[in-house]
Order: sequence, then C-alpha cells, then structure tokens
Amino acid sequence: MTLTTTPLPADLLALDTRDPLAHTRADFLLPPGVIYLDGNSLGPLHRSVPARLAHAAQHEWGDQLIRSWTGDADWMHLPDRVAAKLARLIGAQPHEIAVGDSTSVNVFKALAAALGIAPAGRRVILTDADNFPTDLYVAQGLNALLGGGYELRAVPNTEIAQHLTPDVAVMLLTEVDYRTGRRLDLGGLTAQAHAVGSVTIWDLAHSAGAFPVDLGGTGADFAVGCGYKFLNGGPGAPGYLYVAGRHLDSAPIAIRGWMGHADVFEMAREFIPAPGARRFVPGTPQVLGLSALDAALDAFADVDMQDIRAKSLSLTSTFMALMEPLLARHPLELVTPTAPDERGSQVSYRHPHAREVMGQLTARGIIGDFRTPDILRFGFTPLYLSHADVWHAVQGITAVLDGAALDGGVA
Ligand SMILES: Cc1ncc(COP(=O)(O)O)c(C=O)c1O
Ligand SMILES: Nc1ccccc1C(=O)C[C@H](N)C(=O)O
Repeated sequence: MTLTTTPLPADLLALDTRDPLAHTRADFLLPPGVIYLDGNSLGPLHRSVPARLAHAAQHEWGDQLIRSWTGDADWMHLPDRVAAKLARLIGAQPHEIAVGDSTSVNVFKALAAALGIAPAGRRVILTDADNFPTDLYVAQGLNALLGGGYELRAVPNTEIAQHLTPDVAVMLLTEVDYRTGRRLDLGGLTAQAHAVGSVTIWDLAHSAGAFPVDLGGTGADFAVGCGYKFLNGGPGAPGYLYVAGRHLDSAPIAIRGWMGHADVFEMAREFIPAPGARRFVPGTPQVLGLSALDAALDAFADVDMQDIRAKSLSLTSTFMALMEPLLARHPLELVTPTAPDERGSQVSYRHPHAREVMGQLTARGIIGDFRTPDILRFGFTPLYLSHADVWHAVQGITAVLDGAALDGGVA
C-alpha cells in the first residue's frame, strides 16, 4: 500500500490518543499494509481463535473423540454458552437465543414462527424492497410452501411506517441497510407494528457487535443475525435466532429436530421442546464454527458497547468529513445518512465506476466492498480501526480517484 506523506492532523491524533478502545486492536491478527474496511462482511481473525480451533480439533476431537459431546468439552451446550456471550450485545436473555445455522435458515425459522403467532386472517408480510436478498427469497419461498396465500409487500425503507396497516401479519426488516448503511428506528417501528397488532422480525446482520442493540427493551418479537460480520466468528460462522421469552411457548418450531428436544438422548418418539430458545436448534451443533465464534466473542468481554457506538460514529463522521472535498470534483454521491441516529457503522457512496474504484483500492490494501449496481461500501469497526486508519484510507481513495491510473475509465 502507498502511504501518504501528508501528516496526520493533530485533532485526529488526539482522538486516537484518548480512544478507550485503542488496546483492542492488538487482539486482531490483521495483515500488515492493510486498512480493513470490510469487517461488516467478514470480520478479521481474533488472536484467541487459532489456538482455540487447534484445541478443538486436536484435543477435543482428536483425543477425546465422541466423549467431547458430554465430557469436559461439553459440545452439547456450546450453542448455549455462545448464546450467553451474545445476549449482552443484543439486549437479550441467554435463554432467548438459539445459536446455529446460517442467517438465511434463521430467517426461515423466525418467519414461520412469527406467522404462526400473528393474528388470524392477516395475509401481509411487510418488508423493505431493498432488503438483503436472502430475506426476500426466504419469504418468497416460505410463502410458496404455505400455498402462496401471503402478500409480500416490499416498500422503500423510508416508507415502512405508513405501510404498517392492520392487515400486516409480520414486519420483516433489516435494521441497517447493507448498501446504504441507513439505520431504521428499531424501537419506534417495533412500537408502531405492535400498535396495529403485527409481529416483528429484525435482521441484525449489520447491527450486532457494531452498536448496542436492546431487543428486550424495545419489545422486539424475533431477530436473526450473522456470526461472521461484526462478531468476527469467521467464514461461515453460525448465525442466531432471538425469540422473545414471552413467545417461546406459543411460537411454532418449523424445523423440529432432535437437538431441540428436552432430553436429546432419550430418543423419544414425541417431540418435547427443550426449555428456552434451544428448541429452535434442530440439528447437531457446528462445533468448530461455534468454537471460533465462542473465542472471538471474548473480544467484547470487557468492552462497553456505548464506547463502541461513540467511536463508530466518530470514525464514520471523520471519514465523511475527509471525503467531502472529493464530492466536488468526482461523480461521488454519499448515500449514507449524515444524522448519527440514522446510520449504522458503514459509509457508502455511489460512483459510476464503483467496481473499478474498489478494485484499485483493494490492490492498494484498502479493502472495502463493491455492491451492485454502483456502491462503494466502507465498514468501520471500532475494535481495530483508528482515526489514523481513516485518514490513510481517504488519502488512498483520493490517490485512486485523482490518480493517473484512472485515466481511460474511472472518472
Ligand atoms: C442483512 C443480511 N442478512 C443475511 C445475510 C447472510 O445470510 P447467510 O449467513 O445465510 O449467508 C447477510 C450477508 O450475507 C446480510 O447482510
Ligand atoms: N457471507 C458472505 C459470503 C461471501 C461474500 C460476502 C458475504 C456477506 O456476508 C455479504 C454481506 N452480507 C453484505 O452485506 O454484503
């Protein structure tokens, strides 16, 4: 990566000097020469993970073999131990979280459960037209499976409130838009949905670990999320499902499996659900992935989520301010809201040659994302990024956009 020779402004240096999270950067094994602005797609490797994976493979699996399910390693309860670590980050009780399966599968489980407890006769699933594709596809697929009797009402996310009418069975939303970074008002929309009797599902893929989430305090009904983004659980890490405690006994379990049974090894013919959300873990826990996620979550053990949010807003507002001059001389358009309450922990711009621009940035070690059709997306993770990183990233973006290398393509 080509680093700028322009010195870091004193005000940014001062922000880093008094950063209460500065020490957590050393806990991540980031390659030299990289500014990683993609922790919202795949979080980096936490220092504790390689040893934990080696232990799980060599000792728990290699030496202890099948004894690890119930012995010291207690793999049977690994999903529950991960749930306990996750609970604080999303404002849940540990017994309200089922850890395992992909987010897509958890959207299916959540939607089936939510439709099952929605007021009888309602036929509308309200969602964001630009929701992440998997949420839309799962809803389409489940509707087809149920005979096609539901209407998937997909509207712009700025218009959700006005579409919350008394025919809405379930409101299925992602709190932070993966393209624009717009953050919806989880508490306000949940209250409005409840006012018309609708059941809520929140996809927290771009929320959990990025800022404090208070599912219990807002009264949200269901939620899902990914383990591999801001939670740093590694590629393909298990996702999770949140079921508010008050719904546990009434919400139908679409995928009933033996691992969600109250007494797994009884091998009973009849399904008796385990206590708590564990009943929504149908099959054998993904032990290696759960082990990595379990270790990675320790990154949050001594961290105040309010500090994470404060630093995230500082990083994103610094980035937007430093990018500002580029907007005057390049066809760049900021698509992330500038109001702090309305954004998550990413900043995105439209650019007609976004794909090429991101390719050149990545070649310089400034790793963000391109998202169709024309989005440059930069994720900011307070646990390992500094204001100096933001400064250097903008120097690199400036060089790419202004630079000779862009002649003949990227204007
Ligand atoms: C909002 C959202 N939901 C779900 C997913 C992914 O789900 P899965 O882990 O099943 O691939 C992503 C990203 O991949 C996402 O951004
Ligand atoms: N799971 C992945 C596998 C491969 C490539 C990207 C992803 C992502 O997670 C994308 C992310 N959901 C996004 O907001 O774009």
